[in-house]
Amino acid sequence: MGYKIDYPRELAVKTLYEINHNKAFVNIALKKSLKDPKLSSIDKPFVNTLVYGVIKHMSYCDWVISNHSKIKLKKIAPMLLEILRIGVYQVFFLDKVPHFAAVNESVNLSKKYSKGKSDKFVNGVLRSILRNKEEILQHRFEGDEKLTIQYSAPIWLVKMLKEQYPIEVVEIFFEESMKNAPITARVNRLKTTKEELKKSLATEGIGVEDGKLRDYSIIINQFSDISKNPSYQEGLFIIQDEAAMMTVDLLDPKPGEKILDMCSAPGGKTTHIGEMIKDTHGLTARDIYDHKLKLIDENCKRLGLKNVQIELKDGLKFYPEDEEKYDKILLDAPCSGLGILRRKPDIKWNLSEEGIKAIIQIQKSLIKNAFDYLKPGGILVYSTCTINRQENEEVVHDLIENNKSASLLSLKGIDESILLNKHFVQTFPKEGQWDGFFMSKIQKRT
Ligand SMILES: C[S@@+](CC[C@H](N)C(=O)[O-])C[C@H]1O[C@@H](n2cnc3c(N)ncnc32)[C@H](O)[C@@H]1O
Repeated sequence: MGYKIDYPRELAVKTLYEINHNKAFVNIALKKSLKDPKLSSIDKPFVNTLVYGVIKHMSYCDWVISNHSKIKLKKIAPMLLEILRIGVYQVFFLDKVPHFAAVNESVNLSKKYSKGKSDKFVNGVLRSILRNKEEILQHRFEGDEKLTIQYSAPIWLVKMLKEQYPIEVVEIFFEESMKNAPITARVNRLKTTKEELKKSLATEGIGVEDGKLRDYSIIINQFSDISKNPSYQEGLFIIQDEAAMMTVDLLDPKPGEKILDMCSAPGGKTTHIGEMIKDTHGLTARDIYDHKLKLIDENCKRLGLKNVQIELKDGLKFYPEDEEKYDKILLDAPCSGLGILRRKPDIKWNLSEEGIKAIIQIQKSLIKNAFDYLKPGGILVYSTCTINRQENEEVVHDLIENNKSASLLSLKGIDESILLNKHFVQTFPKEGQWDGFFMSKIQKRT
């Protein structure tokens, strides 16, 4: 072999092949790749950037490739396509990678992973793209293409959201979803204060600024793994989006109440509830996956919560012993996750219209059971991290229409800019700020 393969890029291509060709989950495939002993810790962020970058900008990369390839995209061998994609991604989105390196490394990879003259093909396509880079960048996308190519959104998703929101809202949503999300953290007020935490983080060399939506949140200006830091290990904070934090404020849990967090892993909101009730008894956290219960347990332990009852229970099953048992219930339902595309861009490729229909049925069953578990006078907060109105308002309305004792509460004291109307909070992903979250509050009449 008269050429040397760059290992991080090779690993990125193999990971993308697993994801796009063998339908592996990004987080699982990437986690496995990043554990590769041959990968140095300095190179891990690069592999991460390449994999997530290609997934985020996949339609744009494919558009560029298809305009410079004599072979139709569908006819290009899957591994070769991933090799071309990482080449294009580096050329258009990574300022620090010299163009020659991006091209040469892709050509070398094609020599290793493909037969025949594929290295010449890759070289030809990428060099043609380089020659025309300025012209490509000048291209102005119009109409749906702006969303489906520039922002790499699936057409069915664009159509679905256009039926639900004005086009300007949909455009801003997809534009914002392409940006990087901030790392926000909730101060664990059981152990520290915001000012004390800021001092601890400063001594660890980490800069922070105050959160925008909650006065107990901070934005961390650090993009490497923070979980080894002493302040993290001591449980002084938990990484959590600010809109997610708001959900628990809406529930307003109090010591002495019986509280159920029905779909609770990994425990971001459970630990917030635990903190607000000062770790008194009465909080139960459930999830359907055993391995996820461990994450709740770990988070509780790290944050110093000793009294959360963690249970493996399926929210879709009705447990008669739980009927009218709880004062407050949080149903943070499994959902399409459209509000967190910045953090998990693969969501847009894994979702389908049929998949969303199935999720809606699950949400309707979960909310029905949750409501039955409320004491008369009890409060249910239904939340999701999506902006899909069918999973949000429609699920809530379905409950209200089928339950005479359910009443939708007006949300008071909330900034109007994040209210869809007086009954529903809907945040949209916002640069440097929160994710897309939906929240509503329902009471069981006495
Ligand atoms: C949006 S996440 C919850 C996030 C959590 N509230 C937090 O703040 O960390 C939804 C959770 O619902 C769980 N889930 C899905 N189907 C369920 C079911 N039938 N019963 C209980 N939990 C379920 C998933 O495993 C997932 O952990």
